Amino acid sequence: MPEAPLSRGAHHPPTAVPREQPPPTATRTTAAAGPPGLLTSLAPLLAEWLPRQRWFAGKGRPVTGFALVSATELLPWRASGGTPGLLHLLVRAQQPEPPGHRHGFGCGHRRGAAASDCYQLLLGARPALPPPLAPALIGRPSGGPLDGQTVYEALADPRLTTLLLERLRTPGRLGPLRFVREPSSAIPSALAPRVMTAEQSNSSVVYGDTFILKLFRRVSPGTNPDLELPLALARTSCARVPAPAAWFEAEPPAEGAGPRPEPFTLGLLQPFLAGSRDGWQLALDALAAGGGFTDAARALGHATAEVHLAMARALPISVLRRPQIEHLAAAMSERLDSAAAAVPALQPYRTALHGAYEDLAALGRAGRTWAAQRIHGDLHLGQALLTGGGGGGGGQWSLIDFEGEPSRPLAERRRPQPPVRDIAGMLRSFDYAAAVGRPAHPQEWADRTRAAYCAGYAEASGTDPRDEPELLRAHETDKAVYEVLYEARHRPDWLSVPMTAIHRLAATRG
Ligand SMILES: Nc1ncnc2c1ncn2[C@@H]1O[C@H](COP(=O)(O)OP(=O)(O)O)[C@@H](O)[C@H]1O
Ligand SMILES: O=P(O)(O)O[C@H]1O[C@H](CO)[C@@H](O[C@H]2O[C@H](CO)[C@@H](O)[C@H](O)[C@H]2O)[C@H](O)[C@H]1O
Repeated sequence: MPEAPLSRGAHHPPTAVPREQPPPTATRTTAAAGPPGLLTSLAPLLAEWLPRQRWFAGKGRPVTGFALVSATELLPWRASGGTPGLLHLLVRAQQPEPPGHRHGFGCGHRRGAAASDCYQLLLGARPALPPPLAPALIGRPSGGPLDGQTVYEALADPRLTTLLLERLRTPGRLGPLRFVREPSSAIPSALAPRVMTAEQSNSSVVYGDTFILKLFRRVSPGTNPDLELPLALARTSCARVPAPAAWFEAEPPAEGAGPRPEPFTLGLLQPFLAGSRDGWQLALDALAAGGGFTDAARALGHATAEVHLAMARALPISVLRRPQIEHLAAAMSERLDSAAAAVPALQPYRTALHGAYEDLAALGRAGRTWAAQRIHGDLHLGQALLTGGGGGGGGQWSLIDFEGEPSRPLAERRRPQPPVRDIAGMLRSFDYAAAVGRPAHPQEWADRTRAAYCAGYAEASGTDPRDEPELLRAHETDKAVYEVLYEARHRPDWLSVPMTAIHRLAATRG
């Protein structure tokens, strides 16, 4: 195993590295980076802790090994004195591929039927944990440079999250990590941190109700669209998206003779929209009060159109012709087959659902073309925040989380796509709200809300998504199939929500 020093800031004195210890479990480890013994001592702890995290994407499959991509000491730990240390790790978790899986994700590593996703971990290290940090415990490594320390989730420790903000305030490099700050952004120091407890695919820390730092958990080479798109939008006059204030990324080492992988986007600091409420909560509140959501939906349609128009101005656009439309339909078909292999409840609907994709391909063969552009990629009510107003059409809608669907490969998420994909996502969300909020007539509520949203979109963009029913239906079907897989993996109790839509979509081929 090659020995590599732990990356550290030039101002930190070196930490003594104990000798390599034998692996305490059978979990396989490969450490091309980091000091001897670090990964082998952490592996058994991570094998137990990682799969329990909400953001761990490989649920239901065993972790068979770990490989260290990079290890950076953001703050050195000391054997005495109680000063916490902060260790930044990029670790690949090796797992067998899920059934029906066709696309790789993560660091792009596969071995036969095995795949590995790369995760960003921030580990605190102290000799012992004070009681408020007890729930953040990961474990006590035996051997390696952290021998004798208690290792824990660093985001739970305000001293360490404060340090992260300090790093972002000061542009520069630390080992493979690069910290960047928008020159125009003023980031005060000493903003009190608090970790978000929301259901998330990543982890976020709010600083003094002024900024929010999103730490991407499953990372892959290439700029994350959640940084790329808000940055591009900030350079237009579009005020619907919080502008990036600072971010950080990693430049991983070259692997073998191949080219050096692109930098991994790791964290993004944006203004926090204090006092905002997300569309999902607002819709459920409206439903609980027996009220409609049409004014809010119309305004949200406006906001979506404005963001689409700004992205089309700021970023490359293209035209989908026959080959691209056939490819799009084939990709949707493949996703359906792959989801049906994983969730058997989809099987009886396959033929009817494929029909929606065939209708799309047939239009492409008949010479129809569609415009494609960069889009949000995973638009739903939870990604829309309303600031001010009472939810009845007042206030300002903003859109957040431009990462796209987390399970899709990054290159695919960064491709221009028909904007109707986002509209289909939001329409599906109205359906979810109606299913969860249970009004007296759920379908009528969803139909009214979707009509208002489409009308708002048409008013602001000049394009009514309902004028392209085949395109819209194919995208709604694709989204519902994605949701079936998402719910089966993350919230099995909710599976019936997208399955009801699957049933309806399969029965209503135009
Ligand atoms: N700029 C912001 N202002 C206020 N709240 C925000 C902001 N960005 C995100 N949030 C809150 O944090 C939650 C998670 O953010 P999101 O970007 O969707 O993370 P993830 O991709 O991990 O799901 C959102 O649902 C929202 O409630
Ligand atoms: O917000 P994320 O980027 O983590 O998106 C993922 O999780 C969403 C759930 O939190 C999921 O959205 C689905 O459930 C929503 C209600 O909770 C509903 O409004 C959406 O329409 C539905 O798709 C999203 O699909 C997933 O990528």
